[in-house]
Amino acid sequence: MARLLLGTRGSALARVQSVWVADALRTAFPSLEVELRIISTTGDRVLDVALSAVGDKGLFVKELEHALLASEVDLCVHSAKDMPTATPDGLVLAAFPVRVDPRDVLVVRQAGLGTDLATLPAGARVGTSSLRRTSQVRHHRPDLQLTDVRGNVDTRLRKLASGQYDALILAAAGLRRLGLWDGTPGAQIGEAVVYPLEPSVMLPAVAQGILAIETRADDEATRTLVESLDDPAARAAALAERALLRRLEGGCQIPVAAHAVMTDTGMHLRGMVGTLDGSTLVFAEQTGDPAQAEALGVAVAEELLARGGDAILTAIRHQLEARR
Ligand SMILES: NCc1[nH]cc(CCC(=O)O)c1CC(=O)O
Repeated sequence: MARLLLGTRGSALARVQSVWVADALRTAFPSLEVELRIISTTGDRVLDVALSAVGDKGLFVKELEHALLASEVDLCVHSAKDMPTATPDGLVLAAFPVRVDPRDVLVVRQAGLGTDLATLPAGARVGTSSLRRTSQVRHHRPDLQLTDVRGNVDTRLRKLASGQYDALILAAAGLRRLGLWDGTPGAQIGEAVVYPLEPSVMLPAVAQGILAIETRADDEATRTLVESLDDPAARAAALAERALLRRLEGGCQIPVAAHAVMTDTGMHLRGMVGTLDGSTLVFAEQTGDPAQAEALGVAVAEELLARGGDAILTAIRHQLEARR
């Protein structure tokens, strides 16, 4: 059988995700050979600049897509939450494998510093660079000191341990995939302690915890192999959440969150738009047909805009433009 070249970023998280995909493909097709190719991305090279200041959500993705379009690799594995909502011509998101924990987690430097946003000490220093996270943290706890933190998960945890922050907010999925957290509330990473944040308090990023496997649209052979890893529930959630983001024309630059879950009556999608200072968070939610996931995402986005999200986004765009 064929040999596939799998393109990935070089970070530890990107590599475990890619190894997981390669193993899943080899399990499904025992005679298939899959080889990893590490591709360095602009996002990895500008780690000293806040991601929201760099602006472009496609930072981690573009170089991988170039390699794919140039046939240097046959498939790429991405964190779906890092992907722009537009896929380049000639490429296709061929599979969204089973979602892992979509929540964020609070990682406190040591036991006794609190177990959720409400119990962090007054004025605690919290490291996060995401506008979505800062908007929601400021809403619940305007007294906290929010500071940018860049770098991969290991770097962030090292900065926490060294005392630069009292707490971090990270994606549960990253910690789980790196084998740093088993999902138990209160589990430790060295001295640090991990507590999940419920979506009712911290609505997750669009497609958080979902991988996207990208192939060339005209490479039927690779597409067919990769499609075997697709999970219908993860795909429906990714499509709904990404359609919501696309309708809001979001990116890293605006505080937007969305979380879709399957229920007995269909797919339930909750979305949020917040102000940068967290003074206002607008929410909307609807249940719809998972087969019409993108329509559901657009409908919830329209409701967010109508409920005040439009004014919030206009004001943020002006603020961010003035800062440039
Ligand atoms: N922004 C970087 C990024 N992209 C994907 C993940 C975690 C894995 C995932 O959400 O699938 C992370 C780290 C984090 O936000 O803590």
